[in-house]
Amino acid sequence: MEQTSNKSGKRPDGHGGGKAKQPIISVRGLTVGFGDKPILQNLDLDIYRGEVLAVVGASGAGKSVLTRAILGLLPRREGQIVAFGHDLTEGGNPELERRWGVLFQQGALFSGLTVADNIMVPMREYLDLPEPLMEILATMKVELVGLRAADGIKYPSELSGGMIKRAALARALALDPEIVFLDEPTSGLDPISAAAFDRLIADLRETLGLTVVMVTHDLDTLHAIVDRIAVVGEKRILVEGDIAAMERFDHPWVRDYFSGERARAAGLSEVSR
Ligand SMILES: Nc1ncnc2c1ncn2[C@@H]1O[C@H](COP(=O)(O)OP(=O)(O)OP(=O)(O)O)[C@@H](O)[C@H]1O
Repeated sequence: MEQTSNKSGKRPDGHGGGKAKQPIISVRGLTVGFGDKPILQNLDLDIYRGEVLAVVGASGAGKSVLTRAILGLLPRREGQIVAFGHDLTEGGNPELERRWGVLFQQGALFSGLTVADNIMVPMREYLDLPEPLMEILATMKVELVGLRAADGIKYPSELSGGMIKRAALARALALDPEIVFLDEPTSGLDPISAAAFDRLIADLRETLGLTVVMVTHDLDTLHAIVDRIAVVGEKRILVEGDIAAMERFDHPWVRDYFSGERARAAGLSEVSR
C-alpha cells in the first residue's frame, strides 16, 4: 500500500517525528470473498483516534464489504482485526460493539418507531436504565444532531431526507461510541443539506473527540472535513493520504476521480465555503 503524508504534512501514524500514534482499529491481511470470488485480498488498514477517514473507491470495489467485515457483520477468510486493543474473533464482541456506532446507507430507521424510540433501540439492547432516563438521553441525542426535541416523537415518514440522516446519526451515537462508521452519509441530500451534515460531523468530532470512518463518493465532503482518504481498489488499499497525495498518485481511477472535472469543481467550491 502506498502511504503518503496528510494535510498537516505529518503521516497519520506519526512516523517522521514525534511519538507514534496507536491505531484504534488495525486491519492486517484481510481477505473476504463470496463463493470463489475474492472481494478483498490481504488488505491492511489503520484507523487513528480522532481522525475523519474516508474510504473511497469505484462502485463495487468493496468499500461496504470492508466496513462490514471490520464490524464483524461479514465473515473473513483470513486476516486479523484488532479493535481497541482486542483481537476480534469471528462473531464479534458485545462489549466492543458498544464502542462503535453505525449509520447505514438510507438511515435504516425502523419505520414503525418514533425517532426517540429508534434511538432507544440500542439503549434497550445494551444498557439497563429506567425508561424515563432513556427518554431524557434520547432527547439529548436528538438535540445533539441539530434536530428539535419535538422531532423525537415523529415517525421517519414525517422527516425530510436530511432529518432522517440526523436521526440515524443520533441512533448511531446512542451509546456514546468512540468511533462511528457512516455509509454514504450525504448521498441523496441536496448540496446545502449535505454541507450542513458535513459541518455536523466535523462539530461532533471536535466536541466529542469522535473518530469517524465514512464510505463516501462525495468530493465536497472529502475537501471539507476529511483528514485522510483510503482508496479501495484491486482488492486492497491502493493508496492512503490527503487530497494532495491522491492528486499525485498515478493510477487511472485515482487520477480520474481526484483530478477530473468534478474534482476540480469540488476543489473550487471548497475555496468558496
Ligand atoms: N452478501 C454478498 N454476497 C455476494 N456478493 C456480495 C455481497 N455483498 C457484496 N457483494 C459483492 O462484493 C462486491 C463489493 O461490494 P460493495 O458493496 O462492498 O461495493 P462498494 O465499493 O461499497 O460499492 P458502491 O460504491 O456501489 O456501494 C460487489 O461485487 C458485490 O456484488
